[in-house]
Amino acid sequence: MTLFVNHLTHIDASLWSPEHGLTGVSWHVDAELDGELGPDGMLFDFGEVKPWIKSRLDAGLDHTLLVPTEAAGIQVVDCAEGLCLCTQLPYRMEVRGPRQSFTLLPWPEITADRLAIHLSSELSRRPPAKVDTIRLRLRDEEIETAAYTYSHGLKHHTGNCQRIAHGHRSRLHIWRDGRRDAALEAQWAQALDASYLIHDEDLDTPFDEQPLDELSVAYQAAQGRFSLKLPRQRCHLLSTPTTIEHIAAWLADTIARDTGSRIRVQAFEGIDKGAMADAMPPATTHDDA
Ligand SMILES: Nc1nc2c(c(=O)[nH]1)N=C([C@H](O)[C@H](O)COP(=O)(O)OP(=O)(O)OP(=O)(O)O)CN2
Repeated sequence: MTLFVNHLTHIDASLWSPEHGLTGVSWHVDAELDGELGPDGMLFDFGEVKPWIKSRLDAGLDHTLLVPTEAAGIQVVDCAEGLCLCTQLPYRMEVRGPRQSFTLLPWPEITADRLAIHLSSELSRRPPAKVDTIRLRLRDEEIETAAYTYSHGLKHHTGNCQRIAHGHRSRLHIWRDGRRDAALEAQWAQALDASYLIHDEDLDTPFDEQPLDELSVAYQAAQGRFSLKLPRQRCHLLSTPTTIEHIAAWLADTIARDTGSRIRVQAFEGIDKGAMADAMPPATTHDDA
């Protein structure tokens, strides 16, 4: 007998790719379980399947930086913070943090399909009673309109969002003067894609003392000390924590100012959640008119 659960949970993480650099992922997780029925006529109670699998994914790779250690230019060493990752291609990046904030995989690149096979094998090693095999499928949300990926860290978060490099793949909806504007959505999704969002308070030195081509952030969070350096051109700087509420407000204010229009932004954080913000263009004084 096979039991299936679609949309069992989501996985949100940052992914290092030797081709694209630091990107964000948000995957739907579907599960199939093979086994024998128990006397209650169930293979495994649905109410138990979800927490059984979700708890193991949440305690594992969810909200970590996924690192293909066999990719060119990758170096991972022990350090005072836990692990230090240095990359060379397609750009130099250094991330330091507790071991639990990294998922190291001895592969040249990490794909959803290969990760699904790996996770299925891991979960099938010690399956629940009556279950012989567990198969997972990881899949992107189908997004027909604009989408982008980003990474960030929320140092005050009590959970795994405090990790300096975790990410998401998100829809972006923008209304200009009350009408959806596909061109603005495409423009901003492209501007934000594969970026790292920084709260300027987390810069390890004042902005004007940072190197011209790189930004460096560092903070102490509940799980430990984190730091990250990457090219400035991959970063966007906010004057607030990079929660989705502040991201939505930052986008709405910026786009309203740039376009001179009334703007509404629906910014998603991964799959099916996020924040909405409205903004008006700055008032024009009489002599500007
Ligand atoms: N109000 C807000 N809450 C949270 C925010 C936020 O911006 N505003 N952000 C986070 C973290 O960024 C975190 O990465 C969100 O993680 P996610 O996995 O999407 O959320 P959950 O773990 O709660 O959802 P599951 O899909 O059930 O794993 C946290 N909170």
